[in-house]
Amino acid sequence: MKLMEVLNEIHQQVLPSLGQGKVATYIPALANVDPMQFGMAITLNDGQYYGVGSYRTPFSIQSISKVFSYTLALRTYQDGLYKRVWREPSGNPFNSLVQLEYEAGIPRNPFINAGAIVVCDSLVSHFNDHERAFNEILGFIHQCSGDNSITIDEVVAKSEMAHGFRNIALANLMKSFDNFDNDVNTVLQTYFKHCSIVMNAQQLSRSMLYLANNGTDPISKKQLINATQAKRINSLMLTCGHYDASGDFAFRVGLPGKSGVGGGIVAVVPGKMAIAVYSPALNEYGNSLVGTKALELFTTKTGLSIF
Ligand SMILES: NC(=O)CC[C@H](N)C(=O)O
Repeated sequence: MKLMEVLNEIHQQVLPSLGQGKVATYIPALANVDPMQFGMAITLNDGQYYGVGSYRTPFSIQSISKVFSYTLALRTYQDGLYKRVWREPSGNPFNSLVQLEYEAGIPRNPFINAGAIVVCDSLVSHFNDHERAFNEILGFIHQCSGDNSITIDEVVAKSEMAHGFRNIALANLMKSFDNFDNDVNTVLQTYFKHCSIVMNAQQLSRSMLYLANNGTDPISKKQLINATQAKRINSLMLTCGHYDASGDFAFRVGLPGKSGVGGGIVAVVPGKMAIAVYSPALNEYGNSLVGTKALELFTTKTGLSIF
């Protein structure tokens, strides 16, 4: 079946489910997004892409940014990073505090908030400055996407900063366990800013091709990370990319994937393509409800799951 036909079929099949789920409201700037939107894009290794629905509508990438910051930190610190952020599924919500208390301030993985905040702390240390750390993450996204126009939504960044009570608590808890080098508020600025980056589904699918190709972007031919690092990031996306619904996502979709509370999900088909879905209404775990359905339909129709 042709990919464009697959996308059109998926679009038709998910329409009745639009309206289920709820947009994130704990970040007030995200609360006014239209929940009825749906877009999906696929980019192949040669750069050819297919899109349906709102695939060119920009949205807040939120936790999807954690894939990029983790890639940069892994490249910088290699195995040294595992002392500070582990690689196990947490089985807890993305902003949970409890596990961090009884596991001595070492977050389970880099895709829950605590883990991504530690990753940002490590980048602030490496680049000696929080603005520079953010600019390096953004610059890395420009490289992965081949698109230098990508930037942040300042309104969302400010809204996150003003309502980031849990993230502030997570950072302080880690600081109390000595798993934090820099000033908490400074690091959180880098964290909130990278969550507030805006992309559309087509740009996002394009930017994940390095993970489908052992760490080398197949279009620019640049090696961004090595094959082992790419394997590890994909494995973590499969086991931890959807927080306490990671098992359910792997069960239903069967691809490495990462979600964000802005309603985006990216998924990687090793060796072939990357896919991004956008639909802002979330399920109870904070993952796009219709986005997950759409990806489940995709692997069911094409047989392109990794299993
Ligand atoms: N799951 C998410 O996308 C959460 C990211 C969001 N910026 C937060 O810190 O809460």
